Amino acid sequence: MADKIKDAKIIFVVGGPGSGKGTQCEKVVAKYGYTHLSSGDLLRAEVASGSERGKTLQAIMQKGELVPLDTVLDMIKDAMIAKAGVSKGFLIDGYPREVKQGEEFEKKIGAPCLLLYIDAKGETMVKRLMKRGETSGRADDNEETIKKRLDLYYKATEPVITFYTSRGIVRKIDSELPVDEVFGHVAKAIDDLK
Ligand SMILES: Nc1ncnc2c1ncn2[C@H]1C[C@H](O)[C@@H](COP(=O)(O)OP(=O)(O)O)O1
Ligand SMILES: [Mg+2]
Repeated sequence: MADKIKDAKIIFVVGGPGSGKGTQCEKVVAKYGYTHLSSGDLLRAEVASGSERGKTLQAIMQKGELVPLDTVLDMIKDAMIAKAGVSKGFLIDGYPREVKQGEEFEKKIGAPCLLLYIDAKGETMVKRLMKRGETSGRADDNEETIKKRLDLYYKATEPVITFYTSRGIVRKIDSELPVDEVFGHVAKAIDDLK
């Protein structure tokens, strides 16, 4: 595994729910041809499949809680293997959610060269998610679950940023700006990798 993807760049995209991770990743895919892997989207696809595993996952996600570590990692790994050899880079969106997830990822897959920290204020994230909830059909885009997801984000994910800051690979991106301006900063961080 590590062999097949060793020339591909691994970028962790971390930020609170509604910070704009998915929006920015889409633009990176369009400009750089990287593969975008959203842990949330992979999990939601499993739920949509109606499998037994999907039913268990749905119950967890609806409560705004974190899905067991191995489940998410296996799904990411399978998706990466499917693209190994054809992808120059991988955007790992919404993962790691906690420091332990990052450590497991590195053990089983490889080390990231960059962590994009998509940063928006709590009130901005709530506003965006409430708006997204009008059309997203996502069971977790409701006020009560949003609050839980934000609390969990601050508690579990902020230590992830601290952890990778000490490695010197974090680029903090101001996601309060309009989408295209945010992307300007994202693109700069990726261009700086070369
Ligand atoms: N810079 C920005 N300015 C305004 N709205 C933005 C924005 N970035 C994203 N949005 C909107 C698009 C979505 O409806 C919502 C959440 O964005 P998203 O990309 O789905 O977030 P995430 O994947 O981090 O949960 O906010
Ligand atoms: Mg997303």
